[in-house]
Amino acid sequence: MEPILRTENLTIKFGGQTAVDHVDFVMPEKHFKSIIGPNGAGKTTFFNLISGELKPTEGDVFFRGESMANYSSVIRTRKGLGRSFQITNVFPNLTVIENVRLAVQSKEQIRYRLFRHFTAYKDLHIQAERLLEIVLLSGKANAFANQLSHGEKRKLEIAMLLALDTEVLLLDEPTAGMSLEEVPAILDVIKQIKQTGNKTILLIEHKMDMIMDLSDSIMVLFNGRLLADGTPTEIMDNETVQSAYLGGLYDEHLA
Ligand SMILES: Nc1ncnc2c1ncn2[C@@H]1O[C@H](COP(=O)(O)OP(=O)(O)OP(=O)(O)O)[C@@H](O)[C@H]1O
Repeated sequence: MEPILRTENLTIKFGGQTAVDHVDFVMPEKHFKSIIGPNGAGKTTFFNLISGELKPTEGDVFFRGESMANYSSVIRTRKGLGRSFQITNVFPNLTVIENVRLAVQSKEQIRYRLFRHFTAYKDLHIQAERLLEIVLLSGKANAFANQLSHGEKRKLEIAMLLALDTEVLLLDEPTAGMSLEEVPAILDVIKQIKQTGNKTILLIEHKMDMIMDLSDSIMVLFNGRLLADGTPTEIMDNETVQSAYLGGLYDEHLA
């Protein structure tokens, strides 16, 4: 069966540096895969190539067997490839619920455009409320986005991504810059999304305990190259991974 997402020879060069280097990767449907690798390994660049924010120097991305080469990031999102919002996409002077409602509306407009009418405001609001419940942010529905803590902003970004209702979710370090107390709430949110069982999730994270807890598989990038891809146990036992990267990190975060 055709995997939901795959890359073939995916490569990007910045000047003389190859940031993503001939990566062949396969993502089965409804699978949870984490991407790990040291700083500068090419993880975020790999995401940007999948989402269409960057164009590859060589190679291609296939979603449900279709080449994405000629599609912008907006069209890729409409097709079902969703990249987590960066906080720059959030309107700081609107409330949390208003931001999520706008994201729901952007999806509904696409869906209903053909019929020349939009779903009622109330429907959109109810959907936004439901999403805030999922990301454990209901208590902040009426706060302005610019008043949220860092962790709460990341939850808002996830709610806005979920609003787009894409089959694939690309989550780029959802716990980055978060205080230790904020991390378990995000972990709960991601677990809850996983438990719904209808999403394919790719996660970039540095927190190994979180990765081990969530992932069906882990892929390791090193100097832009795909070093290994396997179950969490296979990756932990992989000597190349250990010597290249994991030994120190694993000890530091889990021991
Ligand atoms: N737009 C760009 N122009 C030039 N070089 C870039 C650009 N984007 C990324 N790079 C370089 O490509 C390499 C991979 O960067 P990338 O951000 O993808 O790594 P990463 O694995 O996500 O790192 P981190 O864990 O620190 O976020 C780095 O050396 C980075 O400096």
